[in-house]
Amino acid sequence: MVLCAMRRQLLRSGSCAVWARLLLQRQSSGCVYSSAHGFHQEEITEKLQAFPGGSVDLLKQESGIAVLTINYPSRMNAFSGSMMVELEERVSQLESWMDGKGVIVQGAAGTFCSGSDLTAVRAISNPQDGMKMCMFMQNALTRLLRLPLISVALVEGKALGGGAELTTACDFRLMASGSVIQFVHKHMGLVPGWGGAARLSRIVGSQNALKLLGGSLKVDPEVGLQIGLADGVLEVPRAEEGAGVVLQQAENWLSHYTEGAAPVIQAVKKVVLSGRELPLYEALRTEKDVFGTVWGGQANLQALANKSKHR
Ligand SMILES: CCCC(=O)SCCNC(=O)CCNC(=O)[C@H](O)C(C)(C)COP(=O)(O)OP(=O)(O)OC[C@H]1O[C@@H](n2cnc3c(N)ncnc32)[C@H](O)[C@@H]1OP(=O)(O)O
Repeated sequence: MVLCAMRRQLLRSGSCAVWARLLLQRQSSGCVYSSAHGFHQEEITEKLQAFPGGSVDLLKQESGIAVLTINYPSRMNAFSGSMMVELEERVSQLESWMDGKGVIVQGAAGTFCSGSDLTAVRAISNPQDGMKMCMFMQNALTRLLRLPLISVALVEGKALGGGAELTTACDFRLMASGSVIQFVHKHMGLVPGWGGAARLSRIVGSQNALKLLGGSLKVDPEVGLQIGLADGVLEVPRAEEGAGVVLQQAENWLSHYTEGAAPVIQAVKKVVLSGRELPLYEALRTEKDVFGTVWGGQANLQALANKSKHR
């Protein structure tokens, strides 16, 4: 309502450019769908809660790296309805984490995620409920990708269907040896609906995306690296499997990018995000605004005082 009134006023005063900027800022910080699109958060939340099971667990660490765990091992970490709601809640908690720098998304018990829980899917297989679930998950995963944190999907075992889509809602994907990412949607008579196709096309290009979706191809770490879906492969010696060894490797990998002050790391993510999502003119102006938040800041003054050299 407020935005509509502002839009009318701005259009009357001929400030279309200002309106466009406001709209873009809103898009880059928030959700894709609102009540204007027939999306009512409370209504769908209540519906999803009717399909309980599993959990989505968040561990915020002093290092500034959080671990988000999709946890429903008896169903290969498929997303129940209540887990979709928990995912959205955990993203909200990460959005307000001032000291955060990075987040690793993993599955429990050595496998990533087998998509949506087919029990829940069967119960809401009518078009209306499907649309609501789709909008809910697109909002949650878009907000996950837009966090001012550097995010990594740590893929062990299988990432299938919606699980494969979840990997694309992170900045990076690390694949453990033996793991597979597979968009099995076609075999289910579906296409991605959690935003996975849109994001996949941007990550691997539309040719590769068409191959992965059209052929429901199994992407192993080698293929993942070749097409740019994987950013690294974690080789885990058999003797060292389990007991958090892979997670530790992922944290070491991510720490190369999260070393430094939280406001600076968050600023890095923000300028890259605006470069990725906004037209150049808008991205440049956003970059200027973000630059203003770190220029003369504590980390900047410290570096100047230290007379830093970059040999
Ligand atoms: C827009 C979103 C679109 C979607 O995500 S649609 C869903 C796409 N995902 C699927 O179709 C996955 C179907 N499951 C499978 O292919 C296999 O279960 C999978 C993951 C390869 C694992 O195979 P196995 O290692 O042989 O193990 P298994 O089949 O015995 O599974 C162990 C238990 O987990 C269950 N499970 C696995 N994926 C599930 C899912 N998505 N929803 C509900 N339950 C699921 C499976 O039914 C089995 O349970 P139970 O032991 O028979 O009670």
